[in-house]
Amino acid sequence: MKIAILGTGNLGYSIAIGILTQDNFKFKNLYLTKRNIESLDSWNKLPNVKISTDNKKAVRFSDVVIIAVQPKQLQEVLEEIKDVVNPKRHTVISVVTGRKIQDIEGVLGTDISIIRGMPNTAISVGQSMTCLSSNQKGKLHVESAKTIFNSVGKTMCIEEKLMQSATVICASGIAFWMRLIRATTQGAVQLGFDAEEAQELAVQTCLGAASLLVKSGNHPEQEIDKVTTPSGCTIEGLNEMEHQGLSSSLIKGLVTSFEKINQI
Ligand SMILES: NC(=O)C1=CN([C@@H]2O[C@H](COP(=O)(O)OP(=O)(O)OC[C@H]3O[C@@H](n4cnc5c(N)ncnc54)[C@H](O)[C@@H]3O)[C@@H](O)[C@H]2O)C=CC1
Ligand SMILES: O=C(O)[C@@H]1CCC=N1
Repeated sequence: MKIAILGTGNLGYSIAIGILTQDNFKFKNLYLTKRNIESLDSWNKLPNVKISTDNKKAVRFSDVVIIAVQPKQLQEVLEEIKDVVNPKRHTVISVVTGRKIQDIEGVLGTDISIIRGMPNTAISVGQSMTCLSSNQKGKLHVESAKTIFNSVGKTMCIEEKLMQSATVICASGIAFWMRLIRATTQGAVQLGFDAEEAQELAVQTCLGAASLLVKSGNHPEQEIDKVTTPSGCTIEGLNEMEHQGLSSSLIKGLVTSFEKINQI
């Protein structure tokens, strides 16, 4: 597989690191573009990686084209590559927030295989949750997208109308979980641990909680029931968090984030 990433910024870079460090599938070439390529200079030393500002060249050298520019930059990139995208060869995967498959078809045409993907930055450590949907032609090539994204985490195929929700839960979700971990760390420092110890305790406990759900398939409340000793300290803390609006503030934050996407 020859892969191009057009727009190697925060997310594009994370995708590139993830692809380079996974060993679940073989790729022939990784072609990375961005406006100012100085920060990617060291990547030129890798034999199967090419760096350029030339999107057309990147497309010509690839079978799978991942577009990872900001929403306001998408139209320009699509206009630039439309004459070199070949319906018989290319699969275009857009990870651009809030831009519909129909918008992309409007420039590239409906005979191009188009997949809309929503990964997150944990792709750089092989732990992305990536949601995928496609146009009619893209259905034939969704397996290629799954091969790429399953090698760097998990994938879920969803209806395109849920893509904005997936953006909030999975992509923005990384930031939301980071803030929860940071708050736990701050609490641990107040309770006597130094900062480094506090972060280790918070992160490993978070990983443990997620792993319990992954391995057991249980509902979170089943696991909570096992921890909350009657009249104990856990239920006391949990109830205080809810009195202060923990669940409510999280849900309101998710909905506010979702509403913002329609304005991007
Ligand atoms: N950062 C994240 O965690 C996530 C971002 N996204 C989406 O991914 C897209 C990229 O986001 P970020 O990486 O955060 O933005 P960014 O601004 O860090 O990266 C965009 C990159 O595109 C490059 N670029 C701009 N115009 C270009 C052009 N004409 N040709 C080639 N490269 C060009 C820029 O040089 C920059 O490196 C956005 O649509 C964002 O909504 C989606 C999921 C997660
Ligand atoms: O904040 C944003 O708009 C993008 C989409 C999801 C993560 N970053």
